[in-house]
Amino acid sequence: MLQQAPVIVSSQSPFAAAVFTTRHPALIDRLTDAWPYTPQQHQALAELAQENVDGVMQPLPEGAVGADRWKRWGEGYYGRPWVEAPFLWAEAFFYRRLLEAVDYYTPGPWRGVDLFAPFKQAELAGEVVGAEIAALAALAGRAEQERGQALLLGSLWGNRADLALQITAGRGGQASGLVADDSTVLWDLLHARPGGAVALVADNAGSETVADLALVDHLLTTGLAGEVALHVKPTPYYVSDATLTDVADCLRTLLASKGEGRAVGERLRTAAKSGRWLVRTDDFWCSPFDFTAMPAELRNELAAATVVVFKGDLNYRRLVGDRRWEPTTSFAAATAYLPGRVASLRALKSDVIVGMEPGEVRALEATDEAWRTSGSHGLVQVR
Ligand SMILES: O=P(O)(O)OC[C@@]1(O)O[C@H](CO)[C@@H](O)[C@@H]1O
Repeated sequence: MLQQAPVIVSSQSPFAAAVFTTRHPALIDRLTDAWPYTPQQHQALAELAQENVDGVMQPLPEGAVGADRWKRWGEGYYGRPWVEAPFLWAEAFFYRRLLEAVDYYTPGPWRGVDLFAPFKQAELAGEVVGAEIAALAALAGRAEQERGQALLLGSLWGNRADLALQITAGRGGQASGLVADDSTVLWDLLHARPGGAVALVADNAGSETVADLALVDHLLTTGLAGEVALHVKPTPYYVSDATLTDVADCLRTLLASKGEGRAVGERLRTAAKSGRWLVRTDDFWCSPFDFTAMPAELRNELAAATVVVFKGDLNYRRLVGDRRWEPTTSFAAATAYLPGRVASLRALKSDVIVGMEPGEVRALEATDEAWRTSGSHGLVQVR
C-alpha cells in the first residue's frame, strides 16, 4: 500500500503561490482588456484579484449556482489567504469565482459567454495551428506505426499550448526530452485489443485539441479503436481548457483547411454521425478534487475503455494526486485506485511528478532548468 505524500498547499510552493499572486491578477487584466465589462463586473474582478494577492478567500454569494456545495467543500478555507488552501482546490475555486464575477450563470447578455473565447480564438487562428494542419499532409504518406507515434507526440507536445501558462511565462522555450516514455506499452495494449473503446480526457482547446483530433482520427481509421470518447469541460476553465464549442471550432478549422486536414475533419464528422466519435462531459471535470473522488458512474464509464488517456498537467495532478511525491514514486502505485488501463500525455507544468528513474531525477536537478514547471519536458506514462 502506497504511503500518501502531503497535499500541496500553495504557501509551501513558490510555483503555486505565484499562480495566485501573479498569474491570476495578470489573467484578470487580460480579461478586462478584452471585454466591455460593466462597473459591477469590473469591481467583482478587481476584488477577486486583490483577494488572490493579499486578501482572504470569500465564498460564493448565497444563491449562486452550487453555492451550498462549494460552502461545504471549502469549510475551513474561507476567511483565510488563498495560498493557505490546497493548491488544486483553490485553483478550481478561483475559476468558479471568475465565472461568477462575469455573470456566467446570471440571466442576461453575459450568461453562458465563454470569457476566454478571445484568447482561444486568437490561438486557433494563429500560425501554430496552421503549421500543425499543414504537417498532417506529410504524415499521411508515412507507415502506420510511424504516423501513430508522430501523432501521439504531437498530442503530447500540443499540451504546451496552455494559455494559463503563457499569461506569465510566454510561449516557452523549445520542447526538450521526455522524462518517461511508455509509448510502446500504449501501442502494444491498443494492438492487443483492437476495435475497443478508447477514452481521451482532453485538456486545452486550439492547437492541443487539433492534435488530439488528429490522434482520434488515427485510432479510428486504423481500427485500433472502434469508438473514441473525448471528454471535455462543461464550462470555461483554466483559461484554455476545451469545451464542446472549442472542439466544434477545431473541427470547423480542419474542415476549412485543404488536403489531409480537411480529410481528417470529414472523417471525424462522419464518425460523430455514426456514433464512433463522441464528445462527453461531466461536472466532475471542473470540481476541486483529485480523481480518487470521481463519481461511480463516470469511473465505471472510463473503466469500460481499453485505455483512458489523460491529457495535460491538471489531469495529471488530479490523476496521481496533487501531492509532494518523491519523483521516483511508482506511477502504477499512485494510480492503482483507478480501475482499467490509464495513460498520461503531459508537458510538465507543475511541481508534481512520479514514475521517474533516480538517475534522471539527479541529472535534471543538477541543471538550473525549471524542468518540472516550464513545460519544456514531457512524459508518456502508462499503467
Ligand atoms: O492542464 P494544463 O493545461 O496542462 O496545465 C494547467 C496549468 O497551466 O495550470 C496550473 C497552474 O495554473 C499548472 O498545473 C499547469 O501549469
